[in-house]
Amino acid sequence: MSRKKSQKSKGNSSPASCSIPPPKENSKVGNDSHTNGMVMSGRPSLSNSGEFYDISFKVMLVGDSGVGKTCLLVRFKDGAFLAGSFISTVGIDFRNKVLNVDGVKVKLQIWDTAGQERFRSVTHAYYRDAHGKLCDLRCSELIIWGKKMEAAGQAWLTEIHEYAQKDVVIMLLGNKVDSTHERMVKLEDGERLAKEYGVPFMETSAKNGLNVELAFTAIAKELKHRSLKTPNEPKFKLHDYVKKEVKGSGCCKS
Ligand SMILES: Nc1nc2c(ncn2[C@@H]2O[C@H](COP(=O)(O)OP(=O)(O)OP(=O)(O)O)[C@@H](O)[C@H]2O)c(=O)[nH]1
Ligand SMILES: [Mg+2]
Repeated sequence: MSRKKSQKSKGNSSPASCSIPPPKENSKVGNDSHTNGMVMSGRPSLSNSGEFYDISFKVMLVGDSGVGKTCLLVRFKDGAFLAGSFISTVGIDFRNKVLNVDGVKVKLQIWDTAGQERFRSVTHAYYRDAHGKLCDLRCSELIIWGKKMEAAGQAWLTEIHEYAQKDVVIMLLGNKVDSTHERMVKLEDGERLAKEYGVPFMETSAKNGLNVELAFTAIAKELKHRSLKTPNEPKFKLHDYVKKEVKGSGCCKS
C-alpha cells in the first residue's frame, strides 16, 4: 500500500482538484463573535502534524449553530474543550487527524461547517463539491448533530440525503450530555430518530470527552472496511460496534 504524507497547512491543503478554493487547515475561514460579527481568532491553534497515512476520507460535521460541532472537533483533535463565550464558525474550516485503524493509517479530513442559516449556501457548495469526480478524497462521509427537537435532526438528515452521495456514512450525535440544561436531545428521542433513518446514534460531550473519540473511530473503521475489503477479514458492523463500545452519559451535572 502506498504511503502518502498528510497534507501540510501551507497552501491548499485540500484536494487540489476540487473546484471550490478550499480553506487552509485551521485557517479560520473564520469564527465570528455573536456580539459584533467581527472576525476573531479566539480559538486555540491546531497544529498539522504532517503524519503519513494510507487512505484518507472526508468527514463533515453538520448541524444547527451552537450544538458543539467545533468543540467536538477540537476535543477530538487536541483533547481540549473550548469553554467560555461561543464563537460561531463562519463558512467552513477543516482539520486533519490520522488514526491507526487495525494497522492501517486512516486520515480523516474533518470539515467543520457553520450551522448558521446565512452560511448554508457555503456548506451546500462543499456538499456539491463532494460529488465532483475530480476530488481525490472520498468525499462522502458525514456526522450529523441532533439539536433541540427531532425536527432539527430530521431536517439535517433530509439535507444530507439531498446533497450527499448515496452511500454516505451517517452518524447521529446528541451532544452536551454533561449538562441537564444544555443538552437538547433526550436519549430516547435520539435513538428513535436514528432507528427511523437506520443510522447509529450516540450521546457525546465535547466538555468531558464522552464518546468523542469513539464517534470518529467508528466512522474511520466503517470507511476503512468499506474501502479495503481484505479477504478473510470479518465484516465490520458499525451498528454493533457502536452498541458495544458506547458509554452511557451517567449523571448530567454541568
Ligand atoms: N456543556 C457543554 N457545552 C458545550 C459542549 N460542546 C460545546 N459546548 C458549548 O456550546 C457552545 C457552542 O459550541 P460550538 O462548538 O462553537 O458550536 P457549533 O456547533 O460549532 O456552532 P456554529 O459554529 O455556529 O455552527 C460553546 O459555548 C461551547 O462551549 C458540551 O459538550 N457540553
Ligand atoms: Mg462551529
